[in-house]
Amino acid sequence: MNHSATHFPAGAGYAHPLGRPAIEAHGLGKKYRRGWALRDVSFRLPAGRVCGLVGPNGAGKSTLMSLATHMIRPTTGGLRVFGQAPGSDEAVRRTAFLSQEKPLFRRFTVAETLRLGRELNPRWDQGVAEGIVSAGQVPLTARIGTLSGGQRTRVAFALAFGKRPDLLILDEPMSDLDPLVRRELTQTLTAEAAQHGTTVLVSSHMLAELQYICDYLLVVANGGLRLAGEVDELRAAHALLAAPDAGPSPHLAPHRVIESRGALGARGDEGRPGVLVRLGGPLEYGERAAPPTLEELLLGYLRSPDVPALIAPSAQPGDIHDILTRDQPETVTA
Ligand SMILES: Nc1ncnc2c1ncn2[C@@H]1O[C@H](COP(=O)(O)OP(=O)(O)OP(=O)(O)O)[C@@H](O)[C@H]1O
Repeated sequence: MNHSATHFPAGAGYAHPLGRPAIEAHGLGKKYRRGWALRDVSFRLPAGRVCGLVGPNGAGKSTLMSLATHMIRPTTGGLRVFGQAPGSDEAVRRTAFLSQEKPLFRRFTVAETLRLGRELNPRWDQGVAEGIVSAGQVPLTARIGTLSGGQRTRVAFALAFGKRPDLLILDEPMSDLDPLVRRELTQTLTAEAAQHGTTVLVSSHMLAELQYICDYLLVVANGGLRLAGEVDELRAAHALLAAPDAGPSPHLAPHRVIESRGALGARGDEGRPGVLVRLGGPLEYGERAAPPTLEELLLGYLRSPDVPALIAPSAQPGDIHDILTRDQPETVTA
């Protein structure tokens, strides 16, 4: 992790302490039979953020979410949810998880599904849950097994939001939704999060959409953390420089090149041409330099897996000794 040489412009950083983080991971690793899915991952996600979790297929995103929701146990290291172990009563009560499979009872009606949500969750908000279902004209009397994939996703959303969680974890929630429903549920997500201060961790491959939702970012690749921090602090730590006409340019010297992008569209995407750099010193934005969009930043890092990771100040975890001490089993005395 090479963040010490990176130039974070004044105002883009984030002073600790931030209060209790929603998620804090230290040396987190998960090894399956086939090998490591996640290795030595350490970060903090401050409470109240909407955080995009981005990475290629098989990068370890679902594994990280399953660890945070206690579906699986770590092989190394550990993590805390609002300072508690993921399986603890408090963490379970405060967290809602919408997995890719969206498991629902097929024989239950929509109304029965919501009733189950109400009975299992002390903070249940029936109005929010019913509002999400009725906005999609999904009949309360319909059985889950008769619904379309998108309608089932809507019911799963209603269950997750109705729980009124402090931490909402969504694993590629929008992938089977049409564009209009995606937009509607995205608005519901951001409005609910803003109103209640909910922390959201949402994995997605839809980079362009993420920039309208997220103010925080975790990027993983090959089981490792590549980029973490506030969207604004990460964007401010980079610049997209107009491509030099020929050969290496001295004005690149203090900076680290993430990628050089050719003419518009030449690589099959819509980003601007130029050289994406991580700033190694102050830079005047002018005609020849601009901050990258979130999408340009993400594409640059996804296409350049060998660039050292960048963990911005706000995403650096607290004292490792502190957490590991808390991870020790309690000593029981007779
Ligand atoms: N239960 C499992 N047993 C064995 N290997 C697994 C298991 N779950 C995940 N893996 C492996 O761990 C790695 C990370 O998988 P993971 O599902 O976390 O990736 P992901 O980033 O969510 O991918 P995608 O974007 O395709 O959903 C992959 O190589 C995957 O094959």
